[in-house]
Amino acid sequence: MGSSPKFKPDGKTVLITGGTGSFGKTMVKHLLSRGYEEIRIFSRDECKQEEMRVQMSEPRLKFYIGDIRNRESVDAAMEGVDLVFHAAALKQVPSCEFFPMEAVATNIIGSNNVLESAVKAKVECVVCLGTDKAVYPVNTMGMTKAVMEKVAQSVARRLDDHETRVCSVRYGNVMCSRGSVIPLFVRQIREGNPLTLTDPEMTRFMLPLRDSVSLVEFAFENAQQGDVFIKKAAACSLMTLAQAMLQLFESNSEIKSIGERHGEKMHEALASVAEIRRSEDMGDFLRIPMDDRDLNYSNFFTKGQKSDTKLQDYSSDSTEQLSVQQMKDLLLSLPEIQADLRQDGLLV
Ligand SMILES: O=c1ccn([C@@H]2O[C@H](COP(=O)(O)OP(=O)(O)O[C@H]3O[C@H](CO)[C@H](O)[C@H](O)[C@H]3O)[C@@H](O)[C@H]2O)c(=O)[nH]1
Repeated sequence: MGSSPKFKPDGKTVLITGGTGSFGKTMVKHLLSRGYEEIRIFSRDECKQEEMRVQMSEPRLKFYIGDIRNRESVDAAMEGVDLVFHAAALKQVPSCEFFPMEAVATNIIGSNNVLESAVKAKVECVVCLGTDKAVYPVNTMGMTKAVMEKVAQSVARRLDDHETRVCSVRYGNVMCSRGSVIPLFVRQIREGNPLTLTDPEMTRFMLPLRDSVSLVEFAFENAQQGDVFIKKAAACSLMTLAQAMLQLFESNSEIKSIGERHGEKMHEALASVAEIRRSEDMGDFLRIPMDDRDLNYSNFFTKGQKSDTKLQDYSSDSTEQLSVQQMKDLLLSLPEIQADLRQDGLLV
């Protein structure tokens, strides 16, 4: 399989499922600046679409109400599309624990709808957005996202290179995304309440929104059938994050331990050791090719597997750990935090 040609945006139509979220909005701005002809936002919530329509006021943006659980609504938005970024998902860990079948319906069956619809419409490339929680998954969100990757690869396996290219990306915690811990800490600091820490030793890969966009872009420009891409990333402990936030916002709020929530892990992994073994180092990114053997394992048996005992999982406690100062610098580089600090008179 040769590498794919670089994608030319002129005259191309992109569909973003779940397009009104943090990723969708950032991706849309980026795609507009790159000169795409049409960007379709597909999502369930008409209010969020209306907000985005007014805020962006951009004729190249088209809005489609629908639900990825409903194949017909996906098909209607897919006609004439060249590129799909599949971001629609149920992604809150605790809520997926309480409503696992809802996660199955959206993250697995809905993803399959998007993939099958894209193949039928002869889309050039589909990138499925995944998570580190899909590696050695312990919670429903991670498990259903892991199955989404498997579904994507099962579709990829039956396609030739000149048909729709199907790939996935995994990323860690997107900093400042809606409902995540950083905006929660900002609110707690502003209200003078203690910062609620689940476990100070817990670690997470911390990824600015801009990096999630560059990872997706790298994936569709470089993907071969069934690939999974990750971006190399640093991580930090929750205590480091909390201290960095308190220092940046010049706050004396206390730190209160609240214990792990349902389905949480102490540390996350972006790739397992088995995946690292067959991965390709592409600078800032790792490409993990799919296992493209068929079910006739005996044909492959004599080849065996090479093993390297020095390799290990790519995990949030074994990667580079950010210090409090490094975390402050990273936070300060985020437009969301800059806006918060400005609002609080801490940044001019
Ligand atoms: O009050 C809180 C809430 C969270 N945390 C901790 O902060 C870290 C981040 O928590 P988030 O809720 O921000 O994120 P999660 O790790 O639970 O999951 C998030 O990251 C995932 C990727 O790994 C997905 O993107 C998912 O949608 C998103 O919710 C976790 O270690 C969590 O234990 C606290 O310390 N206190």
